Amino acid sequence: MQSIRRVAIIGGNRIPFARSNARYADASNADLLGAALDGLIARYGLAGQRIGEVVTGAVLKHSRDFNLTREVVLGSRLDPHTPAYDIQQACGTGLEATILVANKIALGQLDVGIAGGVDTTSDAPLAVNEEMRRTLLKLNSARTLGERLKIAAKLRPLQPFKPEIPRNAEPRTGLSMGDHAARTALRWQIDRRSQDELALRSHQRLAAAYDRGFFDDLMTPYLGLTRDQNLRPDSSLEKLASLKPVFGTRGPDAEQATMTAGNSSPLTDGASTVLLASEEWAAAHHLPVLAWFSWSETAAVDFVHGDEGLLMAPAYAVPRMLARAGLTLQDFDYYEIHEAFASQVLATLAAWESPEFTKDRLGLDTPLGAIDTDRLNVNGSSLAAGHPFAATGGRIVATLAKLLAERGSGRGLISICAAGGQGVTAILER
Ligand SMILES: CC(=O)CC(=O)SCCNC(=O)CCNC(=O)[C@H](O)C(C)(C)COP(=O)(O)OP(=O)(O)OC[C@H]1O[C@@H](n2cnc3c(N)ncnc32)[C@H](O)[C@@H]1OP(=O)(O)O
Repeated sequence: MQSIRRVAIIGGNRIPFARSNARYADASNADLLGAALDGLIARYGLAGQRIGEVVTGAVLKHSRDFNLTREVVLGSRLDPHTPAYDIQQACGTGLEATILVANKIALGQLDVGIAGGVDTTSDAPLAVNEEMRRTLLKLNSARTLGERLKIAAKLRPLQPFKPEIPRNAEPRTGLSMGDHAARTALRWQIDRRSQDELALRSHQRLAAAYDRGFFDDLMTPYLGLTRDQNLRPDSSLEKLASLKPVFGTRGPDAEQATMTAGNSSPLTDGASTVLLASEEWAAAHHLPVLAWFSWSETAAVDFVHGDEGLLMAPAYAVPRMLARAGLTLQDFDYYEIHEAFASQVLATLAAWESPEFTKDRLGLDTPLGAIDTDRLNVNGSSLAAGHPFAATGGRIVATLAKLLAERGSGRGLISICAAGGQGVTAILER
């Protein structure tokens, strides 16, 4: 049996994230991912090199992009003998890709790999509806004009031309991510002011990180953007408090709705990549290591039949990971909790502090306890940067690895909630 090797995070590269239907409106997933990858290749001198594997994904993908990652690699300056493929784990995609590459490096199956993710809600795939789709497939295999006319004659007037537009909703409940999160916010009594404060902090911290040049070696400008387009350093608690709730606004609890455009992550376009390698590969290429990838854990909740919140799976994954690693929730210098919604971050923290939740749901005697929020999302997170679904994991991994490198030593926790009631979590160390 081979022995487990340490997995180094060498660095990352992303493009600035753009608001949906704005600066990147005419770019495709391949364009955005290609730009992020090109920047990584240039920064780390990877042109012409055969990389062990490149693994990325997109939540919203055209059917023509059946292996988007491979297409992007073929269009890049990497050696075309580099294997590449897509994975998909909703908003956990970028982190899941990182875990996959890291595990292969740890097992000695790869020496170097690239993980990442991309999404654009501006270029979302539009499908023809089921009636039209089946008819077109039948027409394609029809042998004679007569057969074709017979098939076409069965189409009902106009109905077949209605397209199917992807919705940001759970297929089994029909509810949007935001409406699900609004239910969780009510269940945990997450108040509006705490959500707005968290959102404001996210913008202020991201702006400060840009100002001190933190992202200079983590980002390549793209299509004229040099900073995330959603960033609003001039936002204020007063302005945030004035915004109307947009989720949980129907039904008997509508009066208690607290989630607004200000404390919810926006629809976003963007891409990110991360370079991982064995210690030996990094040394041979004279590349310093930012941090080590040490643990990961996924979890899923039953939000369909049970009463668990759709985005609460990280509340289960993290305690399991801590138990495996022999750590407590307080053993971290940084916490990177993806801000899908401010209320979702606060509900997760509340669950870890709740004696009932820890006993009834986690089967633990003592709550995980509170964290020092000065260590939480210290350079801002998705509320300010935006959230191009599959690209968020790569943004977070690269940010945390660099934070640990700047600190010189320490440990960071990553927690990402994902659609489908899933959660992807990891630990980085230095
Ligand atoms: C998918 C997974 O697997 C897991 C997950 O991560 S779940 C999360 C997935 N993501 C989502 O569900 C996306 C949710 N977000 C949305 O659907 C939309 O962004 C939204 C409905 C919340 C808002 O959309 P919108 O109305 O187009 O927003 P937008 O026009 O930018 O903002 C509305 C107003 O708020 C203001 N605003 C927004 N953020 C602000 C801030 N931080 N400070 C001050 N004002 C702000 C805007 O200026 C605007 O004001 P005006 O009307 O005066 O111009």
